[in-house]
Amino acid sequence: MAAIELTGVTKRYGDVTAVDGLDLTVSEGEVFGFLGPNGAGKSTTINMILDFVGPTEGDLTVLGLDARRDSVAVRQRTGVLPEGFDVYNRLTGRKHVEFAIDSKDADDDPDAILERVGIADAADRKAGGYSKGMRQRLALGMALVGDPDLLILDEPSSGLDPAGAKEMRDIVRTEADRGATVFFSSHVLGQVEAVCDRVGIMREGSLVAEDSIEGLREAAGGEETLEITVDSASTEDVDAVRELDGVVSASGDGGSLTVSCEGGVKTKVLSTLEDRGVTVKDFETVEASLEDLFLSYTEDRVDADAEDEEEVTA
Ligand SMILES: Nc1ncnc2c1ncn2[C@@H]1O[C@H](COP(=O)(O)OP(=O)(O)OP(=O)(O)O)[C@@H](O)[C@H]1O
Repeated sequence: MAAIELTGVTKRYGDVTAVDGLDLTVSEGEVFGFLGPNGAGKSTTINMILDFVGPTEGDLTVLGLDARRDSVAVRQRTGVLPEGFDVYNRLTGRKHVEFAIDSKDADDDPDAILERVGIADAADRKAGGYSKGMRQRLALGMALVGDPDLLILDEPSSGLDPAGAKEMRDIVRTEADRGATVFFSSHVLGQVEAVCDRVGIMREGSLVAEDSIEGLREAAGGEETLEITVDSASTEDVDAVRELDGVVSASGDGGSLTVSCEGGVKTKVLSTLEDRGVTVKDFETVEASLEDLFLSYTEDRVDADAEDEEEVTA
């Protein structure tokens, strides 16, 4: 069964179309990364999944329930780490977790939750005195209460130090292993790459890509970067590589070459250099990072928009 299913979902605010005919399916037990540049419609989508705002058009099913009609039941089974979570300054960390336990009718041990998110030592301190990262850990702890079937995490690593970000990733994987679905929105693409099974990239209210990171790489043309160490390569050698079919770019400074090419022409690049008398000492393939893929799906639009504006002003 799908944990989240959106069909033809549109949300308009006056003249602004925040989400535009969105179809999205997230499977049960999946860790799904929800990406997109600022203003792409991610928060609006999350707010509709949680019924904080209603769609202008379309259907949203969450955990097999209607997101609008059954919103209370959906929220009961969902743990949310909202963007920009605010603590109650005068309540302790433990009180926050107890509050979450009461409102979910759960029977978790608040200290075990605080231990899990690494702030057990601060359990009796007022949350108003917590650092940004500690607040974020507290919010994650509150989201984990009641072993939710669905976790919605909006920028969960915001404010976390590297150790905190790693702990958060471990928690996400543990939750997925116990069968929870995790819907994870973030601009920290390294985090997403490390933890998500699949990602969806939003742009201007629609999904422009929805796949595993491996699948996105293939769809983007499977382009790879080769870092080659050589004894010495001349400008002509670099030019010869650049002219090969399937090579997108080639540059170098004598002892090393950087070549962007389609996966299938790597050997041709190396043999071309060797045929020209260049000794290849070592080479390494660098795959496109999620950041490269993200930019390939979102940047051309920015360029096109800039061109449109130029045309308007010209
Ligand atoms: N309450 C609102 N009233 C009017 N416009 C809104 C409202 N909420 C969102 N929008 C608009 O809808 C569009 C999508 O916004 P949204 O917050 O969903 O984007 P986002 O992808 O979450 O962005 P970010 O990464 O910056 O958080 C934006 O143009 C935004 O200005």
